[in-house]
Amino acid sequence: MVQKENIHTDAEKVIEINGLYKAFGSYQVLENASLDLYKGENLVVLGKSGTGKSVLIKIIVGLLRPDSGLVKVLDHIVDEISYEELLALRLRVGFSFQNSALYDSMTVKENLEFPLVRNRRDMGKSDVNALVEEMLDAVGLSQTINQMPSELSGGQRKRIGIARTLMLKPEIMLYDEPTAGLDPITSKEINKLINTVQERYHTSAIVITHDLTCAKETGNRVAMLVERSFERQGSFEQIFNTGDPQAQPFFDYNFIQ
Ligand SMILES: Nc1ncnc2c1ncn2[C@@H]1O[C@H](COP(=O)(O)OP(=O)(O)OP(=O)(O)O)[C@@H](O)[C@H]1O
Repeated sequence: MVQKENIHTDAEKVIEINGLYKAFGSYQVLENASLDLYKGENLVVLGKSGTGKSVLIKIIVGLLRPDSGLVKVLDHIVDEISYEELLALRLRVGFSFQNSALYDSMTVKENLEFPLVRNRRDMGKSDVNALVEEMLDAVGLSQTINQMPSELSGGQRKRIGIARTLMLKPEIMLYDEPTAGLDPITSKEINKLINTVQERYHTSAIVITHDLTCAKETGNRVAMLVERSFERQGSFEQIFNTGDPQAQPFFDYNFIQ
């Protein structure tokens, strides 16, 4: 497998996090955490369970407020914008949840149309149909258009979840453990899809994962969330070939393919 390159360190920042603090009561989750996402890159965030990766994502989309520090997303300081501006910003940031979160009573087509109902009332039926077809094609599942989610495999559900997120053509994608619970072959398909989305839609993405194969295959850069901040950032090789004692346990417990 060819290592993806760190391509965009001099590019525009689409997410800028600087000196972020977040605690719940006396429990400090993030402390002086700084992290940038550059336009066009896939940034993998690795961290043990419970270290604050989901909290980070929630802060980025304004579902949780930071205690202090700068969180800037697509040139908006998330903490300072109005609720209306926040809703508009969220449309530009797509999140793909761990459990795919499809509506079981709706067909694949209806699931894909759903984000448009509230947010793109201006779109006519033929444009909606064309967009559904485009996104199903992008995730390689055109044939499932009239199926119910219960008829799909776990990997297919993930793909449809990603297709649905893409319906609003987000500039930033946030993937929360995209390969969790999938077998290695299906995981590889998802990794490939994450790269296809990056190339085809020029998205910038944060990929949260415990899966080092996913990290290596999808990430242009890796940031490790260790001891409440992102001290370790760099290429996969820089993080894992240096014998870093904080990174090594991840390496030891993963089978890299
Ligand atoms: N709303 C909340 N109130 C109180 N504590 C919270 C809240 N949200 C998260 N936490 C705590 O913050 C810590 C970080 O949680 P988070 O869900 O971000 O972990 P994570 O790194 O995403 O873990 P995992 O990999 O298991 O999903 C945990 O100890 C969690 O219990």
